[in-house]
Amino acid sequence: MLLQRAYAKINLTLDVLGRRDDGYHEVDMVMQTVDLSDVIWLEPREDGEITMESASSSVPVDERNLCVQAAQAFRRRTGFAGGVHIQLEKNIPVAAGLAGGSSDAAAVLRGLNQLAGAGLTLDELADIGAEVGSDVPYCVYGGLAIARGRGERVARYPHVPSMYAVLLHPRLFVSTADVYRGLEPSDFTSSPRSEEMVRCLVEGDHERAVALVYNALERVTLSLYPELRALKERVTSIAQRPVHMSGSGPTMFVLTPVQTHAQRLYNALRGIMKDVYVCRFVGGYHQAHAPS
Ligand SMILES: C[C@](O)(CO)[C@H](O)COP(=O)(O)OP(=O)(O)OC[C@H]1O[C@@H](n2ccc(N)nc2=O)[C@H](O)[C@@H]1O
Ligand SMILES: Nc1ncnc2c1ncn2[C@@H]1O[C@H](COP(=O)(O)OP(=O)(O)OP(=O)(O)O)[C@@H](O)[C@H]1O
Repeated sequence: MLLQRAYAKINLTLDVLGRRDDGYHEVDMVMQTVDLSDVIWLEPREDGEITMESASSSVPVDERNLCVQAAQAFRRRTGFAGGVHIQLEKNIPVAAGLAGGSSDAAAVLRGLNQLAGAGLTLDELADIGAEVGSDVPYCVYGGLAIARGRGERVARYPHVPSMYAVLLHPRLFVSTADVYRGLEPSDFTSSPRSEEMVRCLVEGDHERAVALVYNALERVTLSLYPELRALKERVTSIAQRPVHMSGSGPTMFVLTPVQTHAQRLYNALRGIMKDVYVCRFVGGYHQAHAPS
């Protein structure tokens, strides 16, 4: 039995450059792994089947699950014919903008690489991951990175910013496709702020980094769900800090470099919401077989 952790990500910047002919959008975004994680166990199966189970009722356990899709893609691309049983402990909220499903898929790719003794590099696993979803290549690596293209072109930075994120998950299902569809030409930009964000993080200029946080999808999600706009205003007045959305939402986050401040924010926000998490920024994987 092999264990892999699948970490959540937040988007520190998310700029959209435009709509592409294939229906996807050209994005430019700073991604950061946080220490909220699902747990995945992989067990070889003698009969060559791919099966899975999860105690969570909010994810399917058949081919619709990104874990199963990742295992299928791995077998297709490597010729590995072995079976596997996947057990998923779901801790990351589903369809939340935290890339939970993508991270699970990436964890399955890393795990199967070990189980099959295939010896693929992280770059090769990321390439397989692109078949499963736009966020999967980034999730294969994790850590601090800029993702471009439709998300699959990943530039990694070895720095781990000393920062905490307080995450709030309003119990609401948001469709990523609907949110991208709601973008208007005025949401597009030709000057993304990702490199400046990374520079601030690497130089330790936390206040400037916090001020630079931006997500072009936020306008769409907040207009599709007016109750989220009201919640954001309430959280902003409690936190007395900027509140931002991750991915296509609805998860929001508040950043602080000070752990005790993060804990105080958690205590204050737990008063109005159930699903609040204090997370630390964490680094990514450097080799296909071991975390940093
Ligand atoms: C919102 C983000 O999470 C930010 O990190 C990602 O851009 C979304 O990544 P994801 O969930 O892995 O996305 P996919 O599963 O590949 O695509 C879901 C849907 O989102 C839309 N989509 C996604 C990525 C992208 N660059 N442009 C898009 O328009 C497409 O309609 C697509 O059908
Ligand atoms: N292992 C999985 N975990 C979570 N959702 C999954 C999984 N497999 C498939 N799904 C489906 O994928 C959809 C999106 O789930 P996910 O939690 O990855 O969204 P997300 O956090 O918004 O991702 P992203 O930030 O990449 O857009 C849901 O409809 C869910 O049913």
